[in-house]
Amino acid sequence: MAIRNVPIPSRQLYIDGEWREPVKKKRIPIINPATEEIMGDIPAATGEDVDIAVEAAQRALARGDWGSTTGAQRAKYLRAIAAKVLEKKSELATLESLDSGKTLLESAADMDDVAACFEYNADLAEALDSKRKTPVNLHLDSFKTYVLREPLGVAGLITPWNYPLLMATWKVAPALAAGCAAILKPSELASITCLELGEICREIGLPPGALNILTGLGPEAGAPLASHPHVDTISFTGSVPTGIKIMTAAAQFVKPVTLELGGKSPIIVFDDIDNLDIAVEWTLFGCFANTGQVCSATSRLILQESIASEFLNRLLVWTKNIKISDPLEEDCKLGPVVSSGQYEKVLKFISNAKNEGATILYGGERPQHLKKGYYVQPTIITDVNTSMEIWKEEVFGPVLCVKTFKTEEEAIELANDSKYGLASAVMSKNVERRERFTKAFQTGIIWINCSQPTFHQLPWGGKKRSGFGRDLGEWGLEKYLNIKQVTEYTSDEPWAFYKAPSKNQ
Ligand SMILES: NC(=O)c1ccc[n+]([C@@H]2O[C@H](COP(=O)([O-])OP(=O)(O)OC[C@H]3O[C@@H](n4cnc5c(N)ncnc54)[C@H](O)[C@@H]3O)[C@@H](O)[C@H]2O)c1
Ligand SMILES: NCCCC=O
Ligand code: NA
Repeated sequence: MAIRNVPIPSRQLYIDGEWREPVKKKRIPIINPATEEIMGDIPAATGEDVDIAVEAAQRALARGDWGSTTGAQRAKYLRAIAAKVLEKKSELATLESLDSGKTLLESAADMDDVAACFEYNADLAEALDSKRKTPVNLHLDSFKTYVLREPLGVAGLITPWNYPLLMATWKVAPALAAGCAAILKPSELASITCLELGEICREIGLPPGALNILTGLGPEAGAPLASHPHVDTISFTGSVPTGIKIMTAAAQFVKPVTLELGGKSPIIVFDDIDNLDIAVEWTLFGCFANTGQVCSATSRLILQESIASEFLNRLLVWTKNIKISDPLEEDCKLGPVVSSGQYEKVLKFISNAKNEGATILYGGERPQHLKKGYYVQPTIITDVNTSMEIWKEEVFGPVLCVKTFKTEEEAIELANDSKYGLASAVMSKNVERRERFTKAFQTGIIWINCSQPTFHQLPWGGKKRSGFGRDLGEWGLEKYLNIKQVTEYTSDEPWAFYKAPSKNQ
């Protein structure tokens, strides 16, 4: 399905329903991580453009064509966006792969997920109409009360590069469903498909200012959005250091934020599993899908000692079988990492692990057959201890570290031995044991006998340093709503708290 030489569209910022050159006229090169070549460029917004976009968003909220819409009317726009994404699926998937290095198979699946997520949020927007005004019965005759669910206002959405259009959709779709006006700031490392979302919004006639898309650098475009006094909420997905900066900036205005941050998630494999190969495949998918650049990657394998040697042997056989190539090649299962910076970072983690005394069981280097591009072999590291960097820190690359355990208690202690709390996986046939682990895991997502399947109906997010708040499901929409209580005194009787003045006073 790849259109190999799909032209890279040259776009401006998408503001107020049209393409606008950034005030400072700066642009950022787009680099193809598979070839290291510059393919085009994207506009670089600054604080001046943020101000213009915020004003456009405020106007959209004040105008009837967006600010007074019902959920059912907004659902029509969301469904139209979903249909356009599917119509352009092949082109969008190719652009996503060219920009981020993601395999075409995964980019195509992402586009299906993008469309389904817009459709799902259209359902939620429709359902919101019946929940917009909820009467609350106080069992008091003198009061009539109800609760309104209203759009929160202008939503700032700041997103990462690992699933460029999908991570943006997880925020754009519910923000629009709720009736907010949104400003999306995608990652400067992969923004092409997010700009194409702007073109889709233009084509389907989304009211101007309802969604604005500002590409640019984090400190230049993201920071002024987070600290803008008229942005009412920030929904952020990205790294912990940036999340801290965003929370600090938002705190100055007591602005609500949600943070979807990193992880170092465990996968525990027990010796009671029926089929070793099935568990091996989930272990590989859990850590090497999207070239390991997944916030929820289960990058710590915690393996029952009794099956460790046999399991690792099978893991090696499967790992050697992974096709590493240009992401547009048929059957490619591992592409390059996103950038030269990410490539250097991943290799440094591997060399640090070696220097700390760990063993590189497999991989650890550039694949021999690929001379250009930011490729790293899928890597398995053993002889790891819990004080090593490789055990504690998120690599965000195809690197799995392994530890063994003897008892259940030891396994859960190792699993929870992390500052992060995004996801955990357990592979076991024993139902009671699975329930014990579900309860004991200190994370927001639990996978049982699998790792990574993600559904837009279910809440997504973590605890500890993986952040707070949830994307997806009905929980992903709530954060874009203001809950307003209305209390009406309906009695003709005086309130009688103060002593009424006498007639001649
Ligand atoms: N929990 C999740 O759902 C989830 C999903 C995907 C990625 N992630 C995490 O994202 C990280 C990788 O993504 P990344 O490298 O793009 O993260 P990042 O923090 O470097 O960048 C994320 C976004 O923040 C912007 N940004 C950077 N500095 C900023 C600032 N000072 N103010 C405002 N915005 C700023 C960037 O331009 C980008 O758009 C990993 O840690 C990964 O675990 C988490
Ligand atoms: N499967 C989607 C995971 C998103 C986070 O990186
Ligand atoms: Na890129």
